[in-house]
Amino acid sequence: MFEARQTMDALTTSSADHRETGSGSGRSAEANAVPRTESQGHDQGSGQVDGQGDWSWFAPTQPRSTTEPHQRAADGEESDAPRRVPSQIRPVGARGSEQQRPDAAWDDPHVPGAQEEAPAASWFSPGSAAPTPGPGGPEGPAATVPRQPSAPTGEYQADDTPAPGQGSWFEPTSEATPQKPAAGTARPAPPDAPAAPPQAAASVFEEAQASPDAILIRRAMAAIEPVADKTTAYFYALLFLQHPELRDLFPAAMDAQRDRLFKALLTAAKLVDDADVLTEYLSHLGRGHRKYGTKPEHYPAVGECLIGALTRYASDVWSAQMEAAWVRAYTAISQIMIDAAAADERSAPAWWEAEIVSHERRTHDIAVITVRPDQPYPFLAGQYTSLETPWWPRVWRHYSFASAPRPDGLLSFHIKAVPAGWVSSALVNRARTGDVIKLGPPGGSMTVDHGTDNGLLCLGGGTGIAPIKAMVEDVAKHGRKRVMEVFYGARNDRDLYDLDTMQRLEQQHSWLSVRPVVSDGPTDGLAGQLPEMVRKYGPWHSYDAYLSGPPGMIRSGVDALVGIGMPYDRIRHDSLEELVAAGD
Ligand SMILES: NC(=O)C1=CN([C@@H]2O[C@H](COP(=O)(O)OP(=O)(O)OC[C@H]3O[C@@H](n4cnc5c(N)ncnc54)[C@H](O)[C@@H]3O)[C@@H](O)[C@H]2O)C=CC1
Repeated sequence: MFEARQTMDALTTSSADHRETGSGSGRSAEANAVPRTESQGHDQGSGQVDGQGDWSWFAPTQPRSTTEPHQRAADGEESDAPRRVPSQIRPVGARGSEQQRPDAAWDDPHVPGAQEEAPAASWFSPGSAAPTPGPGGPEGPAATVPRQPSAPTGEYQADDTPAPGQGSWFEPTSEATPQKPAAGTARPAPPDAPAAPPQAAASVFEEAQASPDAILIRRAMAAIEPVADKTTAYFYALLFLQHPELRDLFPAAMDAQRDRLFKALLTAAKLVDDADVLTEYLSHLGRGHRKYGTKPEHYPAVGECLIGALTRYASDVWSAQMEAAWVRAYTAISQIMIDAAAADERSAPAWWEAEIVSHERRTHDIAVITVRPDQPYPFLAGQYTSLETPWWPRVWRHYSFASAPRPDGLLSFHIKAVPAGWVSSALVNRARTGDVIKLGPPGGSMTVDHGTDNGLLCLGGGTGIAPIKAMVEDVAKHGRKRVMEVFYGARNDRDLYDLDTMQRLEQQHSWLSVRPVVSDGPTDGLAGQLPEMVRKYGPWHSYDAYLSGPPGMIRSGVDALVGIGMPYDRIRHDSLEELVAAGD
């Protein structure tokens, strides 16, 4: 079934290669598809054989020999050798009948991970998976709003469960595909926009625009959509059966977000035609994956399992051409991630260790935690990080910085223990000063635009007030008096756990107004939902809007803002795309 067709050149992390390959995403299919013979593939010293006994379809990554012409050229030696061509994936080896199939492994308790659920903090996107369209439709990452966390986590992490009405992630249209608009900016369709073209018409249009590889890739994705769960399960079974050494990169327990890695892979493949978006998405992803211990040599293993799962579940449409398209896409994906990680390695650690220096319980389920990183941690107010506790190794969760960068280098977070939330519960109930946690790199673009004098309208719901507070401090530090109107929402007065701090800031800064808003209980302050306040107060003509809080609040907040005529490019909130790009 799986004839030997192509093999994959070793992916590389060398800076020379990085310079030469750049993003790699803009390559044409033809450029990637440099035909190689199978014996050439063996030249890579991969240890791969003839495809008869070794079921691996991808040559493992090998360090390039320094005597290779391209390397010498990169090192500054004169060479008449051609510049390095982008890596090619060249699956070798037929998938013969003797190949190990995961079906059996799935039931085999000796296969690591075989009977477990898939990773909570996946390899490719521990906190989230595919970018999703925003409330207004297929506007891409900027239109993305965080979706409801799926049980049991509920911690501040993007979720990969499609929100109702947002369409399936596997839909082979641009529905779930990030596009160009500036990240972090909400771009829902205007309420009075003409009706979207019928799905079929849109698809026809996209097909007409798409490259041959993109068409093949989408066709495969359409085929697996009805069996997405099975495809995902098979993918992980393959991965852990064929590459048990990779099992350690995943958390011990695997929860409902089992398909993050798989989804991230498919998302990336889907973006194959959009070099800029793909590069940005994958570069973030590549950098974020350093903290998991992801190595270049892991990529071929993942690629072969991806193709393996697709081969099986898209069998009705699978062809040699389709396989080659996926191989090219995956090669480009891998190379961008590897290059980004290699570049990042030169300037930043894979993770930071941070000692808890203060643990302040504000309510029965909310704590404000302050940590001291072991080395300087550069970030911007409004950004978030990923965080791992000693109690749940390899389970990472996102939290926003609750303060602007401080001279003492300390970082603080607002943590709410959610039911069955492993990390959040541990941080609230178990963590003590002296405990050491790990931090991934910062991410997110919900940052203050200091290039404008526009006012800032901020909606902070629950612990979503954390980045808003950081932004207030940031505006204060910049010294320009910009009007800042903060609506701080909670379900009841008790949950306004940071109101004292916010009101203290209000007293210090004449340009700042803080209004508590309580939705579900009696209050002396404003009663109602945060989005209502958008309509009730204002006008907001000269304001930029920043939203942070539960996904439902963000969605209805964006709706309210758009409803009163705020331009899309003036609405900012953490986007799922950014969370994915942060490697989580
Ligand atoms: N801890 C952090 O660093 C950050 C947390 N977040 C997110 O903020 C959220 C905070 O959760 P909780 O404190 O439990 O908030 P919560 O559920 O208590 O709600 C906070 C406020 O949002 C409003 N709200 C909730 N759902 C709404 C909806 N569908 N429409 C309109 N308003 C709605 C509530 O009425 C309340 O005013 C979590 O989803 C968390 O992931 C966001 C950014 C940073």
